[in-house]
Amino acid sequence: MNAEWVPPSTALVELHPDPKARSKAVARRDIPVGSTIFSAPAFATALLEGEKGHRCDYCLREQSTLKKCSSCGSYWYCDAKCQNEHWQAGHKRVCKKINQFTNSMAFQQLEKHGRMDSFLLTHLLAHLSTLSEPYSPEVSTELSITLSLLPGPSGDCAASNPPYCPIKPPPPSEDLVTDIYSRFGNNNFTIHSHLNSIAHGIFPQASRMFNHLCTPNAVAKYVLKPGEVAAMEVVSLRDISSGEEVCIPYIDPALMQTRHKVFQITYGFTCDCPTCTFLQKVGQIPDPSLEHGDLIQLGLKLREFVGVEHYLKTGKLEKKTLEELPKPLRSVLNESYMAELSETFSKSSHEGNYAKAADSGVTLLALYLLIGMHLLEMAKTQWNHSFVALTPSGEEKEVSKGIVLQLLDLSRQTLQVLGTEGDSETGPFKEIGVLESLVRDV
Ligand SMILES: C[S@@+](CC[C@H](N)C(=O)[O-])C[C@H]1O[C@@H](n2cnc3c(N)ncnc32)[C@H](O)[C@@H]1O
Repeated sequence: MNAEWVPPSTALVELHPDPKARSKAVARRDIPVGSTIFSAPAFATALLEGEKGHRCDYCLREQSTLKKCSSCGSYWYCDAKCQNEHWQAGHKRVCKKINQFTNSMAFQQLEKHGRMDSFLLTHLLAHLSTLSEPYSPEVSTELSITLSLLPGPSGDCAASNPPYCPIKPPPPSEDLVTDIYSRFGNNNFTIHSHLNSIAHGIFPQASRMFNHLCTPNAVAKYVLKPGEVAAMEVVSLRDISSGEEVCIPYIDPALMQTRHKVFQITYGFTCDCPTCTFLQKVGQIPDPSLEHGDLIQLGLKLREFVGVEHYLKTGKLEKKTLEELPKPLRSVLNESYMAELSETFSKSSHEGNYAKAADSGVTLLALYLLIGMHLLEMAKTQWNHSFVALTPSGEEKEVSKGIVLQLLDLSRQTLQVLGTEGDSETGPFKEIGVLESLVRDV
């Protein structure tokens, strides 16, 4: 075991002891916004069920035509290179058994999340089983860091083993499987591309280093390249001072009521950031009245409190804390309110009711700004909203044109901090540019 692992001396962070989280990653020097603090390839990945057949099982890139593994018919590749790499990296151990495994009662009875874990574990064990011992220094390091990670709280993955595709030879010892799996729930990452979740991945060094903060100063992004395993980069979201802890977000900030439970059940800690402390103090968050007129009024008051219209015109925002939120507005923090707003936003844009969609989009942005929604979701909403706002006609056009350009600019500013992500050739930057020129020509 390697509980004493230290990041390489070239790394921008070092590990310091932490009374609550065992250790924490601390900046070795001042780190400017947009810097890559950490970068590493995945130790193992598994595509989400819905992405199977749309993305390469090796490099995770989206492709319009993919080659199916002719033997199992359950894995897809960009080309012979990706297929060969995946074969060598472990697919040769599971190819003949995967279909029987996924049809087995044990696998079928798993919930969606369990099935993902099961694939991820299968891929990791298959990879290890292709390597001869002693492992290379890189693999030994990754494996020993994995086994040194903090186990999740009992009741999470720690309590049981998921089934995994039987891999021979050599069969991994049950202890190894139990040890690894007990660290799954609180240490694995969701890989995203172009702002959408596409896969799960194991990145042991990142897991060992970065703690959670609800208002993080860094975030993980993923780089997908042809013929290569997906890589994670941790990027600074603002200037970080030497000696400051570098933290990333583990949860969706939209979880206003359930976050406390998620931290406890999945990660085994209590967050004492100002937002969580405030939410704990408030206790029960009132349900919003779902009556149409009341919802409109609540939305207007929220927008005024946040100053979202001013933000859309100028890009400037006077940051408000949750403590400042007037009591009668507290129901905006109820998760059902955000769900209702998001539903109205997407339903009315699908149905072509663009005025309603644009209006609920502004209220949704106000809520995101208030709760400190992570940049990716903000950018995505600004981006979707810009499509919606492009569509009104008549006298609304001039107003919405200005707002669309502002939304696109905000979206770009947000994304620029992160740089390109996921499949690199296309992506939001190019689309923003195309949309901007379209809007200017309207
Ligand atoms: C991915 S690990 C982070 C690295 C960890 N500090 C270590 O020493 O290995 C996740 C675990 O770290 C701890 N942790 C992370 N963020 C925390 C926080 N804000 N407060 C308390 N514990 C935290 C929890 O035990 C959590 O399950």
